[in-house]
Amino acid sequence: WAAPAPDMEGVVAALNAAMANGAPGAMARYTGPEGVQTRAVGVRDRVSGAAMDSRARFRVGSVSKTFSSVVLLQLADEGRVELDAPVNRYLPGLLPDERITVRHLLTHRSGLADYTDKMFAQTVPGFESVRNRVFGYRELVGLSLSEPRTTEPGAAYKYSNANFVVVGMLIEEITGKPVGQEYERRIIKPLRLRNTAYVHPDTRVEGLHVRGYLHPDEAGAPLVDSTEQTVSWAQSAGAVISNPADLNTFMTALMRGRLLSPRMLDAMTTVTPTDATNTRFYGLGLRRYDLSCGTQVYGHTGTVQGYYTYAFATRDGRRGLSAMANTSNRGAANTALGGSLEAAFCGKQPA
Ligand SMILES: C[C@@H](NC(=O)[C@@H](C)NC(=O)CCCC[C@H](NC(=O)C[NH3+])C(=O)[O-])C(=O)O
Repeated sequence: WAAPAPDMEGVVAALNAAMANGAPGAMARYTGPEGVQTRAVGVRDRVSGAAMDSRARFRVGSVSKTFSSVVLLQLADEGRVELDAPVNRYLPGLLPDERITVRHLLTHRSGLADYTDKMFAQTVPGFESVRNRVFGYRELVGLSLSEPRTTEPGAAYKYSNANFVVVGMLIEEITGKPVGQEYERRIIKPLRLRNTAYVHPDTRVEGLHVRGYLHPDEAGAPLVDSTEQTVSWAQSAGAVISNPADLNTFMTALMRGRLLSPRMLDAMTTVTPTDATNTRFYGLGLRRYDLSCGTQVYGHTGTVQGYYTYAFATRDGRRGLSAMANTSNRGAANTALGGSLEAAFCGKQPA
């Protein structure tokens, strides 16, 4: 079975739709048996007018969760952590419920509340109040525990950044090393991701990069340049910086089995539905989207102030797409950008 060629006109249409819905620019990079295709529209900097550039670096937000999951699953492969053990076995006394396991964190089924709901209830004031702050892991866990649990452990999927903050704590406790060093040693160096780094608490995006622009909640209010921030409110749940080529390399290498044992990769890609449409699923720190043409793609999305990201690959790792729009707090732009997945992986649809 030959995979359909990507519909790059359809990808460009998705990028333009993201712009029509409030993104200053957008870009996508497809990799497949026919080679690499990149497209970029609009600007990466509204002041200088510099054009969007598919080599440029940006904040990937929750795609960081897949980096964290890979490290923890490598530790499971090494026998240094058990997925069905209570988190408190490794972090005594951290959580008030011994029933919450490591696997519950990776599947967003722990019931730990997402403190960002309150933190960013008012988008710009919330962002301004944390953009230069440095949080300790335990401070963030404390914010989560100050709110009621959202489900009995294991009972339901409830997305929460707190889960991957605790995953970062587990990685540091088990390895004795900072999480950024583990990403470097276990993923970034082996895959030669030269434009990828875990950056915390430094607020800059170094090198050729995209500036991010946050839409305020007030209609018609001017965009806020949100490029510089510590991302300390997310850390191992959201502080990775990368570029399209590195995200393609990461997700395709992951699917080709270059980072985990076959057994562990199977566990990672074993999913449950996250919504009623039965086309969106979550495994262990990994999303699965079932596209209209029947193709299933695995990866993660990201939303951090000023940046929407999609980074997905087919299960055989032969095809990958990463896409980014440099805005956020504008759901229609995010949905529009997501249309690039259908165009890239399903190709030209019969009229
Ligand atoms: C959903 C996404 N999650 C992530 O990437 C994590 C790191 N980001 C968030 O939880 C959103 C934080 C608020 C963003 C802000 N929104 C507001 O402030 C809303 N009041 C914004 O849109 O920039 C994922 O897993 O795909």
